Amino acid sequence: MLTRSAARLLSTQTRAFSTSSARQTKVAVLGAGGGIGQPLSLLLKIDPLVSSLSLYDIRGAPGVAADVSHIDTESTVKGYTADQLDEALEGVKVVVIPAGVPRKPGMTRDDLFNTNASIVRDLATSVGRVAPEAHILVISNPVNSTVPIVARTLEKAGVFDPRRVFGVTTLDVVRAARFLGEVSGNDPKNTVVPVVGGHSGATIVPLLSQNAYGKAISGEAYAALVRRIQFGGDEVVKAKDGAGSATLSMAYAGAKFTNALLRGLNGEKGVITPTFVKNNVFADKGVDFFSSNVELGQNGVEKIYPIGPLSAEEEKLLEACLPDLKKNIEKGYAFVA
Ligand SMILES: NC(=O)C1=CN([C@@H]2O[C@H](COP(=O)(O)OP(=O)(O)OC[C@H]3O[C@@H](n4cnc5c(N)ncnc54)[C@H](O)[C@@H]3O)[C@@H](O)[C@H]2O)C=CC1
Ligand SMILES: O=C([O-])CC(=O)C(=O)O
Repeated sequence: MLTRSAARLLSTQTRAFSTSSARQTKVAVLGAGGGIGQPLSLLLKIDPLVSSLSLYDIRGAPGVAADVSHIDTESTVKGYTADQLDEALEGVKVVVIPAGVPRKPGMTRDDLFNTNASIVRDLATSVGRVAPEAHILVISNPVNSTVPIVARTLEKAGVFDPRRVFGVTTLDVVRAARFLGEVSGNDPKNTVVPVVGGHSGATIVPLLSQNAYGKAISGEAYAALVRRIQFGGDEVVKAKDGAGSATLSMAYAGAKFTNALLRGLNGEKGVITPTFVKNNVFADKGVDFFSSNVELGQNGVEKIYPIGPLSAEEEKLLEACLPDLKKNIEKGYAFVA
């Protein structure tokens, strides 16, 4: 049975299908056989803005492709094995990367660096060579470091365009809306808040003061809500008890962000969402990448919005975020250098 969120996504996408004569797009998922990759492939198969789906993994992708390909939507699906990465990337416009290992209880996202850094670097090298104009959506953790790794790898290949490389932080935005909805007794569609910064612990900065219901939360309830948003990932890791981290909510968030990008690429105006991209928001503090609201358009990132007015508590959260984020970014850069 579809979750309510998935059903809403499906109905939104179906509406987009019936009202637009959009150009359609070839999308690749690298890591399609995994916990995120499988449901993400399913959700992309039902996105009418996807014309063709290219599913790659070092194991299992042809099976996932055969399964998903029976769904009665127009797009075509093909699976590729370990030695077929170049073929998988032929002609793709958007590449989503959930390849890599997930956390187990007791680990931080940074503990995944040693394994995932080289996976992401090698995949980015191939994308840079075969599909240099593709938009790359990085899900693999630690996002604060893997996105700089992708950027530097493409830079070295001479094909980096900051408008086309995105860290997917949508799950933080999804969680913030859901958790604020829960504590304030509202539908999450009315409790959307920007979440800025990065994607781990203290680098995740929810700007609750920018939503009327969020602004009304104070004291211990405020502290608990911020903590839950910052450490929502740990909640899932603990509950899964060694079986991995968020996969279903992440697939939803990944499909939601991909759909937002595709709408922008297709010329829709006013598609605005936070994402972790290279920008100048805190360049004066030596922080090259920062998630804040971005308008997505035909070239990818069209406009980066300032983070807006902050409460005193949010100023403190931001102060705690920036040094950690800077370290994570530098660690990613150093890996490629
Ligand atoms: N950005 C975010 O908000 C979130 C990120 N994640 C991250 O996403 C990543 C994937 O998580 P899961 O899907 O749960 O893990 P998983 O272990 O279930 O799946 C990962 C898949 O990647 C594949 N893979 C490994 N090396 C590869 C390579 N070189 N090329 C292609 N595929 C390769 C594996 O075969 C596997 O199928 C983890 O790093 C996790 O921390 C997870 C949740 C949220
Ligand atoms: O917590 C993890 O390791 C996975 C993740 O990034 C999240 O759920 O936000």
